[in-house]
Amino acid sequence: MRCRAVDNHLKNGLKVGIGSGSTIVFAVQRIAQKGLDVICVPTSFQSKQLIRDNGLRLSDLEECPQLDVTIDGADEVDVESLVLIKGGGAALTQEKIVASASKELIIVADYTKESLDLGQKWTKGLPIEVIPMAYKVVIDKIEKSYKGTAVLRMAKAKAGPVVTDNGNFIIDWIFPAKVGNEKRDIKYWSELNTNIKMITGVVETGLFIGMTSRVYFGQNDGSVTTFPKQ
Ligand SMILES: O=C[C@H](O)[C@H](O)[C@H](O)COP(=O)(O)O
Repeated sequence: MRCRAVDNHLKNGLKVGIGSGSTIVFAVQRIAQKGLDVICVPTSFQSKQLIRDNGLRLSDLEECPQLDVTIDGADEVDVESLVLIKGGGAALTQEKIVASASKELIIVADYTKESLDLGQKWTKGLPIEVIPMAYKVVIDKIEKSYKGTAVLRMAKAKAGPVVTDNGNFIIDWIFPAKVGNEKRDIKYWSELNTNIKMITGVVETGLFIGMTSRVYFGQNDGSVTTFPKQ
């Protein structure tokens, strides 16, 4: 599906945002394999190295503040609203900035990320980047106002918390499951996103709303499904 996404949306001369994570690696390899002459803007340290390692042209948002397309992965995709959860790799803020500078955001993911109700597939919580000194204040406010459980993400091969490429911390908020027939549409996620972002100390949330043009899901049998349906 990474090949399909690259083949369908990228061509010579485009300015391309390059996402972060494990899935995007295959898309970047496809760009290199095809010898596409594109200018690449990274979304993380990992993404920058990926661009370099594949011999692609590296740029930044200062040089290229307007991008044609960004290609990225996701942790969960609501296929009705095309709202995404991202930030499992703590790269959400730069990813969202780069996506916001792009005309199109193309998502590549495997079938395990396909969802009809966010939080069902990605159960580790909504990633929220915060200024370090504010983390406890933000956790308390989120839990008090919106319930659920919010925790500071701890590093695996380092003592203490995960530190983002921006020098901040990540809170993972396991938000409450929806009640009955409650409709969690784009309006619901937009309002929630705005409210969380208004908490002082919050830098960005992993909710990507109204940004995605197309999602490619790789299925178990090797086939690819896309949303919105063509
Ligand atoms: O912070 C990380 C990014 O949002 C990734 O794009 C997301 O976690 C998906 O990563 P992967 O392709 O490794 O599942």
